[in-house]
Amino acid sequence: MDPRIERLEAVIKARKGADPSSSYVASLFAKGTAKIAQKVGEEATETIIAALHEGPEKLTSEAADLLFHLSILLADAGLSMDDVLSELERREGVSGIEEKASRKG
Ligand SMILES: N=c1c2ncn([C@@H]3O[C@H](COP(=O)(O)OP(=O)(O)OP(=O)(O)O)[C@@H](O)[C@H]3O)c2ncn1[C@@H]1O[C@H](COP(=O)(O)O)[C@@H](O)[C@H]1O
Repeated sequence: MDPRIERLEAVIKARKGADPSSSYVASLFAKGTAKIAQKVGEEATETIIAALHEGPEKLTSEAADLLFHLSILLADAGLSMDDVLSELERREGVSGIEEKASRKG
């Protein structure tokens, strides 16, 4: 795992139950899953707009906001980027077409 992701996830975990008035992450945890999910949606939309109209610098910034908020959403559910990477690893060597078929059951 990239150490930068590990450090971010450690900070996010440490903010669970912290004082919401002194921490943005703690304030999001306090507002609950629906608010965190809403932020992920907003940041995804801003990432799309940046990709289509605003250039690579803005896209990098918005993608960082998206990954940051996604990390909080995962932590809120007791999951981590490691879980997501394991899922991607599981898909390695499986074609996209096969993967789609396996999801349909
Ligand atoms: N990487 C980030 C990071 N990226 C973005 N943001 C904040 O995410 C917020 C979302 O941006 P918006 O423009 O949507 O903000 P907004 O309009 O105030 O949001 P809402 O009113 O909709 O909630 C802003 O307040 C940003 O400052 C971040 N806040 C914190 N971090 C990391 O998280 C760590 C812990 O932060 P605290 O919990 O605040 O100590 C920090 O040290 C950083 O490493």
